[in-house]
Amino acid sequence: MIELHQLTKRYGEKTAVQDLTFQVPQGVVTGFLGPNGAGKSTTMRMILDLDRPSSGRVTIDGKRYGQLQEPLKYIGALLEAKAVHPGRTAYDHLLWLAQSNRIPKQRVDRVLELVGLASVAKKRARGFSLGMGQRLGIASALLGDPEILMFDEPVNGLDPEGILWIRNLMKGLAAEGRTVFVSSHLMSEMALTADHLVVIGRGRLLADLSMAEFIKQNSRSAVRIRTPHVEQLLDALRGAGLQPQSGPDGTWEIEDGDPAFLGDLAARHGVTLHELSPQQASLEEAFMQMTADSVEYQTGGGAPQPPGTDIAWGEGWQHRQQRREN
Ligand SMILES: Nc1ncnc2c1ncn2[C@@H]1O[C@H](COP(=O)(O)OP(=O)(O)OP(=O)(O)O)[C@@H](O)[C@H]1O
Repeated sequence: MIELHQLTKRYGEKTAVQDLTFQVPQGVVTGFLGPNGAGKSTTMRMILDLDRPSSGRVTIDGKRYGQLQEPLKYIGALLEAKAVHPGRTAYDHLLWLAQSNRIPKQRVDRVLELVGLASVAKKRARGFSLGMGQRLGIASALLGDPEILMFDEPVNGLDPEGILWIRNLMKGLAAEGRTVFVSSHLMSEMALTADHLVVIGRGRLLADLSMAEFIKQNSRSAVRIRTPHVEQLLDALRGAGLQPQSGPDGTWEIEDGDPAFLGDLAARHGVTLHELSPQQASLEEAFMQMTADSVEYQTGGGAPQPPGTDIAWGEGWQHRQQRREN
């Protein structure tokens, strides 16, 4: 198990991780979610002793990473896919890692097979595609057959086949009883893989809960109705004990409503409907709301606006232009 206790990391004035306390449970995939710059990679680096905490502590099975003998047998990690010497073959890279942790040579062939790289084992890493590099990184993580696996944004830049492969791999590893800790900035991705969620924003813990609980708390459903006979509709709805809320674009919404019941109710009151549609708030929306105050680089609100509108793209160029004209 990975345990973090009041873990904090400061880089000069910048606090990248602040007072993080949580545990990563065994036997499930835990999604480590946060917008860009939230502190996910910094936290993962501290777990692996690649960065020293400013305060607090993090332990793996009760020990600091540095205290683990042959650490690859406890924890395997994919942090940067291309952290391989470009002149080395996949086989040699893994063999070198195996020897440093007294892992038997046969395990190199086994993991190359597991990740589908056996046929390119003797190729130099410089010729590898992003997907192959990612698979080699995963082979390194699996090399010591560790109980704990950690992946930093493993699906970034992969094609759909590669993404599906990684998803299934993570689920399979957790099903074997391992601890799988995976970071992402996409809720939609985590919804498909994670059983548990740890959400951070600006280095702070925002949520630590099961995926099922997150879905229950955040998947609001409603039925949207549009009608030319608004007053009659509202009377009918209120008469049935419902509380319609005004929705976008002249529509009305009934939280947790049943479309069949609402359609029948409207028909009984002779109300014509132009729309009767179930609405489901996406988990991505819920995640964006949760982290809205923590986004490090925010656009000036919504979609990019063309130059000349009120959104401040940076006004320096206008001042410089004016100075030139005067
Ligand atoms: N070596 C460093 N020196 C100074 N600041 C750093 C350093 N490493 C990270 N930071 C800052 O700490 C914050 C957290 O960065 P980190 O890379 O951990 O975030 P992240 O959640 O992994 O983001 P992303 O999804 O963009 O990779 C950011 O503001 C980043 O600029």
